[in-house]
Amino acid sequence: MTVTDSIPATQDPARESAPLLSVRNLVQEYEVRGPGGVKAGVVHAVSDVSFDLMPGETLGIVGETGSGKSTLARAIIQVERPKSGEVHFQGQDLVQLKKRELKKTRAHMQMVYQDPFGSLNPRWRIEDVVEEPMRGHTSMGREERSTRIDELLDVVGLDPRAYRQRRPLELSGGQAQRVAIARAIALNPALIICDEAVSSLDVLIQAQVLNLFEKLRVELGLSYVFIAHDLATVKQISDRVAVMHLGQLAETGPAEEIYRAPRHPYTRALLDSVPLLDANTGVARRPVPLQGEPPSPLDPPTACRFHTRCPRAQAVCAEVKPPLEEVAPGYRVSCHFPLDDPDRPAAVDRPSVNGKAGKQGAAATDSAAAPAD
Ligand SMILES: Nc1ncnc2c1ncn2[C@@H]1O[C@H](COP(=O)(O)OP(=O)(O)OP(=O)(O)O)[C@@H](O)[C@H]1O
Repeated sequence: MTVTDSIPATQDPARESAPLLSVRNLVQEYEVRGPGGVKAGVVHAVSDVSFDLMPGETLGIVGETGSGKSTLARAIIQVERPKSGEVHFQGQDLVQLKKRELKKTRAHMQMVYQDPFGSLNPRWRIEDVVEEPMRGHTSMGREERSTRIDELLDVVGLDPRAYRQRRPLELSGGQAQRVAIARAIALNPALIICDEAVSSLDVLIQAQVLNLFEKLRVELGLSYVFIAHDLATVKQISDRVAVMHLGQLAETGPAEEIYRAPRHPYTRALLDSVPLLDANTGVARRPVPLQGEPPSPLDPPTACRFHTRCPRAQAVCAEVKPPLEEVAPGYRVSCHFPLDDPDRPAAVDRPSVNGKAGKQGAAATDSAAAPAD
């Protein structure tokens, strides 16, 4: 079943090989004010983030709480204007667009949030919720909109006859998220940014909604930026993954490679901190908690922001910011001492997060002191 093209498709075949979304040097900071409105500091929420998203691709974004994932999403979609940087979407830099021009691009770029009830007006019927974007963005007549509501509910797996007249609070979490998704795809967007879109759902419902996202990707040619703190969820849905640490990208690459053999010590520690199945052995690993508290984004460590917690850190890590460098086709790492042998046997040379580096980290082995915190 497909959604009919009552609205012109947004993807131009000539652009198929160009990125749909190019984020360049994006920076977002928040001023924090103390008593009397005196400036107390600046939260460095997103610092110099760059990446591309290709048409039809799903990019997962993971990282600890407070690493800047939601801020990044808001800055991409421009619900909050970034401090600096560029967000090229379908050939336009959204940062440069005026409010009215931006409204038009919003039709092609939608967001799905964690709490579906928070994004659906409780007083409206489901049909009104789904219809609203069509009223604001198209010249579709009443009948056409009504047909489209049926199509959209159908495509997200809700029987229109049973759901059109209901109100959000009469729905389960999974049903409400399906309505939010129907609304998000109403204008045939090219991109959906999902911010913890399945995190509030039961595991079984999560799986169903993830399947729905995948179905829509195939049928509608959608691309996703899929933000979640849950590593297993991101692994399941993503083609590529970007790992965020304290407002910066630690590494980006194919999902399968990042989960099998991450190059950045932060990603390794993050993966080790949850009971995922070991990709090499198929056995569930015992989780090793990530050592130390994340540093404050009000005063992030100099250069590599992970160096205060990194088992491989050396003097240079506190002095020179490692560039996000391509170490393999499509794989970029921001680390002076990356884990550089992706086919290594995991048990032999994986550096531990609370002690010395393992065998293959020759450069780091001797000086890799346990972090102070
Ligand atoms: N409006 C704001 N004013 C001040 N600080 C903010 C604001 N929004 C976010 N922050 C701060 O920016 C940093 C990044 O927050 P953000 O919510 O983007 O992280 P996150 O990775 O999405 O976290 P989580 O997984 O918990 O949602 C945090 O330190 C947060 O406290």
